[in-house]
Amino acid sequence: MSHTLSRIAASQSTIDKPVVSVRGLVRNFGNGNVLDGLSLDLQPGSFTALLGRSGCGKSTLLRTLAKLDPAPEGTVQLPEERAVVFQEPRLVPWMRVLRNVTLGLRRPDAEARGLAALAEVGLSHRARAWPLTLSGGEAQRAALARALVREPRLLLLDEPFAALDALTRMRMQGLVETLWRAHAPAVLLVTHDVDEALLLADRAVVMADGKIAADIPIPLARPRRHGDPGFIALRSRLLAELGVDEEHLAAREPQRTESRAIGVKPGGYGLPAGAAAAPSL
Ligand SMILES: Nc1ncnc2c1ncn2[C@@H]1O[C@H](COP(=O)(O)OP(=O)(O)OP(=O)(O)O)[C@@H](O)[C@H]1O
Repeated sequence: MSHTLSRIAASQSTIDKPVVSVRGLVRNFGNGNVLDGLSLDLQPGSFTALLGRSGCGKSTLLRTLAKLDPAPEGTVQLPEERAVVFQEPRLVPWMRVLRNVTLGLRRPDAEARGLAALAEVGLSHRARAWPLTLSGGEAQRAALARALVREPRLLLLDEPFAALDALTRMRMQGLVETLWRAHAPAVLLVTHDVDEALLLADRAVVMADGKIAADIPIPLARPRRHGDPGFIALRSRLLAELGVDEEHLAAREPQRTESRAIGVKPGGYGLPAGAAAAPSL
């Protein structure tokens, strides 16, 4: 999208009624408020990345928006048509792929829709396969097809690429962007990867202290490139918002001169404590 078109889309979206509107969310698991008066609006068709330090409450917010958690304190307005994709594909192993995709879909054309969704994610040839015979990337594409077939107005993605190898992750990012452009749901993507946020989203929100601490528009033309000056400037800004020292990151991972992932998990950049940092590409 050109800068002009991005601006038109951005100004258009500000006058639309939000598809998601939450106000004053409070959630407590017995050890302080994880959500502490959080408010957030999402515009129809927008793509928002949700970032923040490990344990700051991103998944809790996402589960709340998916209505997978009990209703929290505060007000939540959501569309009926919602779908979630998690880090793990969560396919039912004793149902074939197509059946997984159409599960719970009560429409006479469910099978045709399921097949169309599988075609969109490039998985037509695996429609009759058992989930356990799929590769990690194929299983995640099946999970995307299962989300897509519901024609969601809100698509919630909780680190959907985190468990995939680097090449598959790049392909999946491209696929998600294509599907978003074709179907225009509002997308909320939880990610630990600043570059992923900048490649895909038109807005980044950063959570801290149970609230949205920063709300940063990403008015970059698409397709986006890591080396573009606007991309680099926004990366620095986002890393600063996340409290990540870019120089420290570059020194620690010299092979990753573009500091692709963010240091928000304890002990490593998106890695468990004690694990050695590894390049994501
Ligand atoms: N069901 C639960 N019971 C008790 N504590 C919980 C529960 N779910 C989340 N928490 C706690 O709430 C906090 C926020 O967790 P959440 O998973 O939302 O964080 P996150 O930002 O998604 O983390 P990460 O980036 O590491 O995935 C954490 O301290 C977590 O231990």
